[in-house]
Amino acid sequence: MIPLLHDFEGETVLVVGGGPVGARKARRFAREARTVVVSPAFADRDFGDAELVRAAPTPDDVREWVDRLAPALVVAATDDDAVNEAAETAARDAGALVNRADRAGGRDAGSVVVPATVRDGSVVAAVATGGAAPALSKELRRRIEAEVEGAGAMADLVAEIRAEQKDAGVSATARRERVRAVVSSPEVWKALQEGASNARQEATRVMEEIDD
Ligand SMILES: C[C@@]1(CC(=O)O)c2cc3[nH]c(cc4nc(cc5[nH]c(cc(n2)[C@H]1CCC(=O)O)[C@@](C)(CC(=O)O)[C@@H]5CCC(=O)O)C(CC(=O)O)=C4CCC(=O)O)c(CCC(=O)O)c3CC(=O)O
Ligand SMILES: NC(=O)C1=CN([C@@H]2O[C@H](COP(=O)(O)OP(=O)(O)OC[C@H]3O[C@@H](n4cnc5c(N)ncnc54)[C@H](O)[C@@H]3O)[C@@H](O)[C@H]2O)C=CC1
Repeated sequence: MIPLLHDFEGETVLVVGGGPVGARKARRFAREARTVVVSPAFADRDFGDAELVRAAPTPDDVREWVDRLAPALVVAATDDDAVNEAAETAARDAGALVNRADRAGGRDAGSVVVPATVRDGSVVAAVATGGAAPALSKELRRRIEAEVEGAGAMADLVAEIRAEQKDAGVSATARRERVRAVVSSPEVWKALQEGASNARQEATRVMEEIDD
């Protein structure tokens, strides 16, 4: 399986099933999409900004929810196999993506997996195991957390530098070298912890150094 990134801004995500798994997925998608959770009961968990709708759809009703909400993604997260199956079929018929929380392997196009994710600003790292060991994804996510911390500020700094360099007509080769030097500089990483203007100064110094 190959990870791709999907922009859910302005889209709707339908989560069927409000247990701990439905809550975790809802929290994730509600960061970006309008997220609706349909379930007869809701676990005592954080559902983020998701809208909770109390209903116990039969397999046939699930199709009506999909047709009504026109989601970009349907998450099947109930403990009822027939309902999860109906959610998958309705999603496919509607041309939506589907995430089967109750299945490991055997996925066709359009059936997507939710990886363990670490974020910092615009930076995102995702871990998956092909469904073999989700708990390992979670463990590795915890380890990667420290590595990604502060990377959002680095991304912002580099975005600024790239734009400036392009505007100044710096060649692609020189830009690549400078940007590589900045992202790999321990001094710039350290300065970022102290503040953006320190980091900017340090980045300029690092870029001048390679030009010498
Ligand atoms: C295929 C996939 C489909 C999907 O959900 O997209 C899937 C499927 C299943 N998970 C199951 C169990 C567990 N899942 C977790 C945790 C996470 N599961 C997540 C993703 C995925 N889970 C996708 C594959 C990702 C990959 O390739 O690694 C994470 C990464 C992301 C997220 O869900 O947000 C999130 C960690 C988030 C984080 O903390 O960062 C834990 C650990 C725990 O709870 O502590 C357990 C218990 C331990 C165990 O059973 O291994 C079961 C068996 C259910 C049963 O036995 O009834 C199935 C179904 C099956 O295997 O058949
Ligand atoms: N992907 C993952 O990370 C994991 C997946 N699972 C799988 O996901 C399923 C859900 O896990 P949990 O949340 O722990 O289960 P759970 O049994 O605690 O929650 C199931 C939820 O579905 C709701 N539900 C039941 N019938 C429904 C219907 N007709 N329509 C809408 N909602 C309905 C229930 O009210 C409950 O809120 C499990 O059955 C298991 O197969 C389990 C653990 C982790």
